Amino acid sequence: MNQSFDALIIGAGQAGPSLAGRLTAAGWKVALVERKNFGGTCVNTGCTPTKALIASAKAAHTVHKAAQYGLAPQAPFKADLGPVQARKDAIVQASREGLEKWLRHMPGCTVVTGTARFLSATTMQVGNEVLEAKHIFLNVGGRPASRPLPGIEQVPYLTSSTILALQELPAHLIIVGAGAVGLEFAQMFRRLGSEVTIVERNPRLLPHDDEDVAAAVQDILTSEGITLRLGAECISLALEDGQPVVHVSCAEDASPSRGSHLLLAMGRQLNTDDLGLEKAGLIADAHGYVPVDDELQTAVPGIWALGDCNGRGAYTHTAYNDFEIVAANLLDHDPRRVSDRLPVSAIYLDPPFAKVGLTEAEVRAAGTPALVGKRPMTKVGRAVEKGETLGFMKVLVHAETDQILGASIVGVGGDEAIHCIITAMYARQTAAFMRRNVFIHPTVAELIPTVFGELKPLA
Ligand SMILES: Cc1cc2nc3c(=O)[nH]c(=O)nc-3n(C[C@H](O)[C@H](O)[C@H](O)COP(=O)(O)OP(=O)(O)OC[C@H]3O[C@@H](n4cnc5c(N)ncnc54)[C@H](O)[C@@H]3O)c2cc1C
Ligand SMILES: NC(=O)c1ccc[n+]([C@@H]2O[C@H](COP(=O)([O-])OP(=O)(O)OC[C@H]3O[C@@H](n4cnc5c(N)ncnc54)[C@H](O)[C@@H]3O)[C@@H](O)[C@H]2O)c1
Repeated sequence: MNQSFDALIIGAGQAGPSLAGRLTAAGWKVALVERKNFGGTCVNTGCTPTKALIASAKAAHTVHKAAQYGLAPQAPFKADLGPVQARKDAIVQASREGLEKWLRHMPGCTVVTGTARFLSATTMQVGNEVLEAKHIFLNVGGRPASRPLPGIEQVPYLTSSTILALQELPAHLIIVGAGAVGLEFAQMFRRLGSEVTIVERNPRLLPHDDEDVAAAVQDILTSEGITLRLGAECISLALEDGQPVVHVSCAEDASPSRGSHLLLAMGRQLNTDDLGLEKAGLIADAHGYVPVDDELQTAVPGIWALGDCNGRGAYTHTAYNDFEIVAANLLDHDPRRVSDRLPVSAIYLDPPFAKVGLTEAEVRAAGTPALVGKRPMTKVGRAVEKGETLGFMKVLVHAETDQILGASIVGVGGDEAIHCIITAMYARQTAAFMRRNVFIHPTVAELIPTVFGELKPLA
């Protein structure tokens, strides 16, 4: 059956549903196609479930540390994973169902279930239906990547998606890959009671971030008894006595890591591989991204790509901002651009690592005359009171213009406190401006004006 619409939106992830809301409110006739779970990765297998599990892990950790707070020491325990997963599942389900209900009741929006594939630049097939529109918005996201590690076909392994269904706590979880996924699951499972080993091919953590950041994150992990095997070359997998084994070196004497469960956390594969892009005249790049311009239009007029699949961001906030950019340009005559966006992100360790703008290494590499301010969390009153003094905050400022170039906070509350710096940077404000802010005592953020008052030349 053929149906015509003003717009097809492929994927109910972090951009598609909101775009459907704006387009239908403007009178467009929209079809939104989703093949699996409403809310996509973030709601079902990404942000929401992991942050819910991290909250349980934090509670377990606080119980473990009772004696540090002057409370009766608690005997070591392992969490019962079933109820922990059930709590998480309830949060995910509420979010997914709320979104689906909203879309199904949205006037002007037809929800179609199935996988959409291009037949031409203006038509897509979903099952037996052919949907036609002059505007097509791809919001297809990605899935855990499977890498061709030697031995992978012999070893059962978990991904960031399948681990969310695990009902029994792993005795020893080995994680290959120390990106955001690997780090967040490592601390979460360690706190719930598993032994955890991370195997990473890079010689240090977070190679795109500053060395002091990587060292602080490493301290957080090792202080909780997580084993790190960095610089692991020639990673290969095997099954020995029914247990997964990760060989970390080609050298014969390097001892392998043996565990009860294996999580592969080595990045994402984009869902652009089964879209039939070529039928629309589109070509994905070598990573599977659909190239877009600053307004998120692809090389084919009438087709846009939003969210993870365009390679311009890998976060929920970037996917949502993609929706805002497309809606602003199409409906509001507001020329918003991807290049207006500041790079911001957080890794939800406890304490978290949050950042905005340039790293110190990037500032140095650019040869920008700069000032740096840095304060350890041991000198942040609120952190001391909370008994959470790992990490630091660091800000970078242009030495001539006084403009803020970037900031990193590894420390308690850093994921929230960073936002005053983000806002100041969007307002193109200066260190002098930051110094005049009076923040609430006692907070972590209250020391941010102080850090901007202690700037020194970047040696
Ligand atoms: C474990 C984990 C934790 C994360 N934590 C965070 C976090 O804390 N903060 C953060 O900002 N980001 C986080 N992310 C990243 C975040 O989840 C993604 O950046 C975000 O979900 C991308 O949104 P999207 O809309 O581009 O795609 P997705 O959310 O992946 O949605 C794409 C949708 O398209 C559907 N689809 C795909 N192909 C088709 C097709 N051909 N036809 C029909 N439907 C199709 C899919 O089923 C899916 O529902 C995390 C990711 C993971 C894996
Ligand atoms: N807090 C957050 O915002 C958050 C949390 C989790 C995930 N995410 C997003 O999800 C996506 C996926 O995260 P991820 O951690 O899986 O990917 P990643 O790309 O960040 O990290 C993958 C890690 O695996 C290693 N690796 C890759 N291939 C390998 C190989 N063949 N052998 C050995 N090691 C290998 C890499 O060196 C890297 O350290 C990212 O875009 C990330 O930003 C975000």
